[in-house]
Amino acid sequence: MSKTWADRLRAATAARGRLCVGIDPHPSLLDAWGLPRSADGLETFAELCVEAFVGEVAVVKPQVAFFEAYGSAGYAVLERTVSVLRDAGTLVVADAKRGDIGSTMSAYAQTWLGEDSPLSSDAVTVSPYLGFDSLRETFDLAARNGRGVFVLARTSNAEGADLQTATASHRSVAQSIVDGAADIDRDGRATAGLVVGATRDHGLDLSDFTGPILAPGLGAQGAGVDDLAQIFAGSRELLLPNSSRGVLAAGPSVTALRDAATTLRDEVEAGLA
Ligand SMILES: O=C(O)c1cc(=O)[nH]c(=O)n1[C@@H]1O[C@H](COP(=O)(O)O)[C@@H](O)[C@H]1O
Repeated sequence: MSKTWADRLRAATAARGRLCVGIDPHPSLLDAWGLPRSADGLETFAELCVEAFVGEVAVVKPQVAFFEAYGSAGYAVLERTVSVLRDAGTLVVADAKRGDIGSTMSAYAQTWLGEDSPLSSDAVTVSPYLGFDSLRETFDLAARNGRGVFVLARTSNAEGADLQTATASHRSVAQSIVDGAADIDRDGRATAGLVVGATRDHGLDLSDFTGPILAPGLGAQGAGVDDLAQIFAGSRELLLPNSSRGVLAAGPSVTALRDAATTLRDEVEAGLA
């Protein structure tokens, strides 16, 4: 039987910290790195990131949007990036934010979490907007394959508030996602993770939730390392604070990228100690 996602995440973060670095090849970053806005530029960008981050951080999150912007050539770069990272022992969260009716979600699940898919990753981000239960088969496949699923609960952007804090069945929409994920994780496998932005107090009751939390917003979106311990008090063990542009701004030098990632990684660990 394959190891659970909880086992793999605990081992990786114990060795290389909890920071999750994003590979977000924004067109403006390609410009800043002196690379063309093309699939070739994308490939060089991703290769420099891989060289800088492998062995230094536990988790890397490629933002699929910036790869698919280049069509099939972009997807080919993403496939290579994911497999090189995973072969090197770095956990990959594919930031694909998929969400659909259950039968279609199964196809997305096979794409991102299936053993034989060219895009097979360790975890994927999903949107629960079609109902938490539409993700059921995605959780099942993830559990079978020792992978994880990060469900958007309370996102880092201000625009999410109206929808996510709206009340439905006597609790906020975001809290209903937390409660649904907590139910799935009672088996200890940590299959269902949450996305909770680090940019503000989330207002959620996380006391019943034991799975991993992806917390984007460090750096470019204004969240600071010093606030993590307070915002996520009680949920620190599998907390994965994320920064993309905040680290990538140090490129294209591999040494500078690595220094930016390891410095932030160490700050995160100190802040969460
Ligand atoms: O799922 C995500 O990763 C995500 C959720 C969220 O609430 N906010 C958020 O910023 N993200 C992603 O996290 C990354 C943040 O990038 P930076 O703002 O450059 O650090 C982007 O790829 C976003 O798409």
